[in-house]
Formats: sequence, structure tokens, C-alpha cells
Amino acid sequence: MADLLSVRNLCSGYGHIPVLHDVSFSLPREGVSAIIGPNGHGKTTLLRTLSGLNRSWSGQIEFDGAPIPQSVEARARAGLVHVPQGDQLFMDMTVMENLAMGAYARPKGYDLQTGFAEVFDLFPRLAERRQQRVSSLSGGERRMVGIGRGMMAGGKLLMIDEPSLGLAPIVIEQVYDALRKLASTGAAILVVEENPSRIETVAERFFLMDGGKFEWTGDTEALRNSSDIVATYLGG
Ligand SMILES: Nc1ncnc2c1ncn2[C@@H]1O[C@H](COP(=O)(O)OP(=O)(O)OP(=O)(O)O)[C@@H](O)[C@H]1O
Repeated sequence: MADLLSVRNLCSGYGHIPVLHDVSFSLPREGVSAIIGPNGHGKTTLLRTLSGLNRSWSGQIEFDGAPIPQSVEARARAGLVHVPQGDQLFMDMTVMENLAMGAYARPKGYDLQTGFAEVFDLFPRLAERRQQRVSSLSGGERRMVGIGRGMMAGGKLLMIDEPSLGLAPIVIEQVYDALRKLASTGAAILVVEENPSRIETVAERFFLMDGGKFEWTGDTEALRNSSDIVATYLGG
């Protein structure tokens, strides 16, 4: 089957400063892939360029067998869903209201209850807090709302920027367990994660970004056998 996402020679940056240099990769229609690598080397910029929040300078992106549409909204409607770093939730709104916002690109008549049920199945803790304002949730619960809001879009690829950011190790485990469970239903997920040891047992393919390029790509076994690569780029 054709790849879900195919990126060729993608370049992007800020102002006149280039960040991404000829990034090429592809993703299949299922499973968890991870972009790993040190901070400040372009992982977030890549996700933002894929979702259309940043303009691509050159290169091609194909999604679901067709050239990707231009606007952020059209990309979301095509099924490319971006869960940004830092959650970016509506703090004065409840859990359910935040989740409902994620379904904005769904066709008219979509029954929100179906989406809520999927999210609450994955994150039962959110079901208990469904009427609570997001401002009163813990950091881990907010992260769950952010991922749940992305799920509500019903996309074909869920791109999640650093789901572990700022969370305690035990909460990181809970979030990654949920992503594992979501992937087992056949979802395609692309995660940005600085620390490969956190994602090693969740993802099945890894792209190591350094200096705005992929310096190494491999599966879980290759990653485990590449301690030299990890030490060189990630310091341990
Ligand atoms: N809005 C912006 N304006 C100008 N430069 C930016 C902007 N956002 C990011 N950059 C620069 O682009 C480069 C790549 O940043 P990016 O956030 O993509 O890296 P990253 O690998 O995701 O790191 P982190 O995990 O810390 O976000 C960095 O040099 C950063 O300073």
C-alpha cells in the first residue's frame, strides 16, 4: 500500500534563516514513528511545516496519495492532525468543550459523543473530569486533553510534539501507554521526542534530526544497536 506521508527535499526556516535542509522521509499508514534528536535542531519546525503553520520554502509533501493542500485547515480536513507543543488549550473552557474544538474539521452532523467515547476510553481520567475547567487540571491531564482534542479530529496521521514535555516520569509512562494503545487500533502516529529511551518501546521507526536534517533512520532494533549514534547526537 502507498505511504501515508511522503516528504521529499523539504526546506523551511524563519525569515531568511534556514532550519530544515532537504528533509526526505516517508511514513506508512499505521504505527508509531518518532523524530528524535537534540533541542533546537528543527523537530518542531518540521511538524509545523507539515501541518502548514510554517511555510515550506521548497520540496514536496504528499499525503494520502495526493499533493498536500496549502492551508492549515485544508490539511486538517485531509487528515493531518497536529498536537502542538505546550498543549495550547482553552484554559477557561471545560475538558469536553476543549475536546469538542478538535472536531471542527469533521463533516456536518458528526456525533461528538462518538469522539468523546473514544477519548474517554483511552483516558478514563478525563471522563471523571469532563466538566472541569482545564485551568484546574494537572499537567498530565492537560496533556491528555491535548492528545484527546487531536483524536477528536479523526485524522489519518496524529502528529504529537513532545508529549513528555514537563511531565513526571510516571505520567510520561501513562501518556505513552495510551499512545501504544491508540496505535494498536491501527492509528498512524508521529511523535517528536528528544529522549529516545522514553519512546524506544512505543515507536517502531526512528528519525534522528540534527542540524535540520535526518542524520540517521532505523527501527527499534537498529536503535538499540546504535549506542554510538545515540551518544554522538544525544549525549548518552
Ligand atoms: N518563531 C521562530 N522564529 C525564529 N527562529 C525560530 C522560531 N522557532 C524556532 N526557531 C529556531 O529554529 C531552530 C529549530 O527550532 P525547533 O523548535 O524546530 O527545534 P526542536 O528540535 O523542535 O527543539 P525544541 O524541542 O527545543 O523545540 C532553532 O534554532 C530555533 O531557535
